[in-house]
Order: sequence, then C-alpha cells, then structure tokens
Amino acid sequence: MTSSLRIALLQMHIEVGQPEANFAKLTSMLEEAVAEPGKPDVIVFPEMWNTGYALTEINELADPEGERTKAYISAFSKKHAVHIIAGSIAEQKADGVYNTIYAFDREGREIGDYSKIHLFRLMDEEKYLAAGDKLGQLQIEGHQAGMMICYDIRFPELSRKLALEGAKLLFVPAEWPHPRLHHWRTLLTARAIENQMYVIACNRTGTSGDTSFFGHSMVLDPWGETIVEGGEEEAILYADIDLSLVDSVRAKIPVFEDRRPKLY
Ligand SMILES: NC(=O)CCC(=O)C(=O)O
Repeated sequence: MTSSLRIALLQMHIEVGQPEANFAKLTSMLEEAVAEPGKPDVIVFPEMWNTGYALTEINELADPEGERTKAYISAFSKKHAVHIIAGSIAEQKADGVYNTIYAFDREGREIGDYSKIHLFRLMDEEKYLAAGDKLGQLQIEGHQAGMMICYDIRFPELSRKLALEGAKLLFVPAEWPHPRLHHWRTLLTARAIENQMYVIACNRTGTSGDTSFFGHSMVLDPWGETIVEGGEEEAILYADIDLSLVDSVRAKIPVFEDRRPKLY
C-alpha cells in the first residue's frame, strides 16, 4: 500500500446553468492535469460544477441519476489510471435533486458517493435541493477517506465521526464565496488539526450574479500546515501528501486516545 499520493485540485470557473460549457471546461482542465510530468494520483473538482447554483432551473438541468457524469468520469479515470473525486453535481433522483459527489478509482470503478447533508440556507439550498442522509466514506489505495461538501465543514461532529471511523484524509468540494475567506481558512485548518488528518478542499472561482467565489483551494496536512493554497484565479493546484504523517502526528499527540466521550 503506497502512502504517497499526488493530488490535483481543479479550481475552475463555473458557468451558471450551462452544463455543456462546464463539461468542456472540466475536460480541458482534466487533460491538462494528466499531461503533467508528475501525473496526479487523485483529482478533485469543486461543488456543483455541472450547473453552478442555477437553483431556479435545477430540476431541468440536473443530471438524471448522475448517469452522464458517472459514465464520463468513469471512462476518464480508467483511461488515465487516476482516482477522481468528481466534486459534486446536481443529481436528479426520483424524490428530488441532490448535491452529490461520486468517486472513482484507477480502474474506473465507482468507489463512493456522498450527497450533502447540511443544506446552506444563505444560498437557498433548502428550497430546491434534498438533503442526503448518509456519511461519505471510501478507500483510496487502501487508506480510509471521507467526503464532505462546503457548508458541512461548519459541523465538526461530521469530520470527527469520519475520523473516528478511520478517515486519514478528507475531501471537501466547495462553492464558498466572499466575504467569508477567514471562515473558510479557519474551519478547514481546524478540521485538519483537531482530527489530525489531511484536508483537501477544492473551491470554485468567478462570479454568479452578485456572488463572487474566491478560490483559495487548499491542501492542509495533519498539523494544520498549508501545503498549497490557490489564489482567486482559475488554476490547477498540485500537492504531494504522505499518509504516514497522519500516524506519526496521532502518535505524538494522542488526541483520539485522550478523548472523554462519556463527559461530552
Ligand atoms: N455552498 C456552500 O455550502 C457555501 C457555504 C458557505 O459559504 C458558508 O459560509 O458556510
């Protein structure tokens, strides 16, 4: 089992309500990422990359059962032997539209999915989207990982539960806007430090109506140190992580052994 992984974050601009343009943008960024001399092991996309927050038209735009997205990402991950955490998309199901991540391994097999469980009222998610009801868990090269989406990082119980169930790395696709950059950085850093895990967060750039998304995608190590952080422009960010650091940080400060869950 290898403990070293090279991560690529596709910090992309998303055209609201234009899945075709977004598929085209994603394709060109994916092709660029796999053409790198240090080809990534895992590629991560932002939240709702197929439609953006086109919530008033989301029933028409959402991908039915995610079939188009899944077929496309599965074929790409197999062709290029790369894991893909396919951000999230608007996924049409029989009982509503969900904000859903799919994950694929190097053979193009689906290895996990997660539908956002905390809907963000400030962006009207609860009016148009249905909330998921299960954890996002998967294995990457034999390492347990977790998935959350954007607003979920405000709920420390969720990442703690994923960590208690074995997660050593956490993927966080997002569409997190100004003016809350301080919250974004602080919450991601806190989730990394308190759970002694890698946090891999991919945010979008650009504007949607009056809302401006700041990028600043980040990879944090289990000490909470920043390995890479984007600026506000569209970019592909790369980070090399070594999962053996999780065990050594947890051995040095044994937070998980020292917990007193009977008291709180
Ligand atoms: N898309 C989201 O969940 C945005 C969350 C956000 O901006 C926040 O402040 O929380």
